[in-house]
Amino acid sequence: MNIIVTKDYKELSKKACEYIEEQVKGKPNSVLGLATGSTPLGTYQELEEGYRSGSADYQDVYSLNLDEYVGLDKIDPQSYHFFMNKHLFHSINIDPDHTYIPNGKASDLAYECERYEQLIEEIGPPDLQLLGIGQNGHIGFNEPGTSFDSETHIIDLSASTREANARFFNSIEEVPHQAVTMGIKSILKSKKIVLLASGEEKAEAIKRLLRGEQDESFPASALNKHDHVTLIVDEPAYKQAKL
Ligand SMILES: O=P(O)(O)OC[C@H]1O[C@](O)(CO)[C@@H](O)[C@@H]1O
Repeated sequence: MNIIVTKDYKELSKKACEYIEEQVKGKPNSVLGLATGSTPLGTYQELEEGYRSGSADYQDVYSLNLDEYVGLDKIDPQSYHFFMNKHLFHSINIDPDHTYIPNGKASDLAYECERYEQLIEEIGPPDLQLLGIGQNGHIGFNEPGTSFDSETHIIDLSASTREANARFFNSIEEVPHQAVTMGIKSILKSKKIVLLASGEEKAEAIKRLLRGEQDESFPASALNKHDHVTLIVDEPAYKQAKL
């Protein structure tokens, strides 16, 4: 694993932006695997600024998002569709028809999972997959215990994930109990992976990841199986790993 330690979140976001821009400049029709959550917000802001100043062009880019809450409509402000439109897609010149996110409102969710996995085969796999990490080591919405062989599936969200994500909702009761997520195997199909971790609350997870184990009780440890992972981590998230 290639590790880049940055002074702070701002520098982390700039580094992640540089990686994505390099990818898109080198291959204008790149497939980007994209993530939600707080961590990539700074990266998306940098991408927007880069696009406005002409440093990258997204007209031929495709994107595949990791996950979506079950039961939320695409126009629901808490949905990941809404998040991506608001924080990235509306700010750059990506073709909306080239952006893919699982449909959490599909009437047949099992079929939706199959359809999305098929899409990953047809459009992807991503040339570059951006990832965040949960405090319990989740990647995408793959909770501890998820098989490393999993493809896109429905996951029951853990109490800790629902609590952590309640900050985006009016109350914890509103946080969905399930999500559609790319599986660990689906994520590992990506050619390159860039994992972002910022802040002290991620320090334990980063320390465990860097022990190098591969253990299904800690989903992010599957990344230790992949040959092209870059971890971009700020000092507060990295400091435990140094001890
Ligand atoms: O970046 P955050 O908000 O800490 O979230 C970490 C992870 O949790 C999720 O938001 C899901 O709970 C992921 O999408 C993200 O990678």
